[in-house]
Amino acid sequence: MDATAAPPALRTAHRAAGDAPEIRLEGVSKVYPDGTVGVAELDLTFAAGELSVLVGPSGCGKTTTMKMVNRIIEPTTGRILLGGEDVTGVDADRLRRRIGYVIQSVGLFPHQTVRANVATVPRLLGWDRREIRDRVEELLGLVGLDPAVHGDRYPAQLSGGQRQRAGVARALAADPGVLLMDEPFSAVDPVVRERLQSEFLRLQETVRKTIVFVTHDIEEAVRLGDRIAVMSTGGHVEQFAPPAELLGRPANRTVADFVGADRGLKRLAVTPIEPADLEQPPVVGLVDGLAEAGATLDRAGAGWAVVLDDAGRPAGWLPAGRAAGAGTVASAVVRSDGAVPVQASLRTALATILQTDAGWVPVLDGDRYLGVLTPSSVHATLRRSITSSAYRPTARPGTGPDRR
Ligand SMILES: Nc1ncnc2c1ncn2[C@@H]1O[C@H](COP(=O)(O)OP(=O)(O)OP(=O)(O)O)[C@@H](O)[C@H]1O
Repeated sequence: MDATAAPPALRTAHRAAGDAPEIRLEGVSKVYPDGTVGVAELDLTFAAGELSVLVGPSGCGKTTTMKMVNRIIEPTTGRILLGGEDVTGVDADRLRRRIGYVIQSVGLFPHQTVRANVATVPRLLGWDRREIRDRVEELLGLVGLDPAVHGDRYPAQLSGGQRQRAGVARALAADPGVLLMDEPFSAVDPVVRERLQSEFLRLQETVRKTIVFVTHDIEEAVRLGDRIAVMSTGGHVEQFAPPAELLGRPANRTVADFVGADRGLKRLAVTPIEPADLEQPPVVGLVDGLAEAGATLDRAGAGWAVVLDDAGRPAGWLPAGRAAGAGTVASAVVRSDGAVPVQASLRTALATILQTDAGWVPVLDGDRYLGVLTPSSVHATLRRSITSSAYRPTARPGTGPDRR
């Protein structure tokens, strides 16, 4: 893509992933003038349209790696390719206009309004005023800032979270295919950070940039990353894998220590419910007779049954001890309204189970009942996701509350 061309059509919200290039680092090293090796012989590919996170201890080379992509730091050796094009020799200013950059301190110009800040790169690229104005309005809306309220304010008149949003809008202004983000959310308090992370995930679902994201925070990495690179001193990549794989199969002790002893818990958030792992207790209807329900339970040798209403939605459960006598299941059902959508993560499912007396939770596809999850089936799914080489999650829990 050529950012020096005319501005792309508005409503950038529906761009295809194809516009975001793959970033490939080939044998890239950075040796600083004092001899410090920031990064040595790094081979790494950030896939097009994915959010790749760099994590690792302080001084391991995360920032060096990222800043070599937009040549704020010049590599000592090696090549960097953007969508197959070697950019190590191209004009650095022009390169940077193709790459959005968001940093912790935001870097907004303090004496310019939010609108003027967001318009910076389109202005440099010579877009006409009307196109710039329309783009700025659209972008402010996209990042959750009201142009009428915040557009004419100066950065000092915004909250920390609003400044970060303005920084993201500015980085996206010229519709770059690549975004580099250096601890963009670490300067705000944890509650605001979580909100910004959620909003940013939604934004990325829409704009699908190729993003390289540096953080110290493994929780943030797991929440945001399509892939995570765990780095160690000298810019070595110990493992580069999707969050579930990194947590489930750390490549070595360094990675295992870095992701933490509670990695099993963290993995709950990135492991989807597998319909094949759901348990299938007997099912009875609210309108069924209790004697009939009792017979169903006897045949199955089960201690309880799931109760569905007329529309096939879970209404509660029937313990075997109540499945006798006259009347219908409706008169004996233990009502329970907890349920989780099949797109949710195991973490959401387990949290819901822990809140119920029943100790299990029904799983729904829309309104359709699919089966139930219990703590032991959650455990089984989690184990299988590590041990089965054939395991491929059918869905990433990207729409569940964990990633939001
Ligand atoms: N300008 C410089 N001159 C000399 N050494 C440098 C320079 N910049 C960085 N380094 C060194 O290069 C190594 C990698 O630094 P880098 O900033 O990439 O690490 P990082 O992983 O981003 O660290 P942090 O998490 O603390 O920000 C460190 O040892 C650092 O001291």
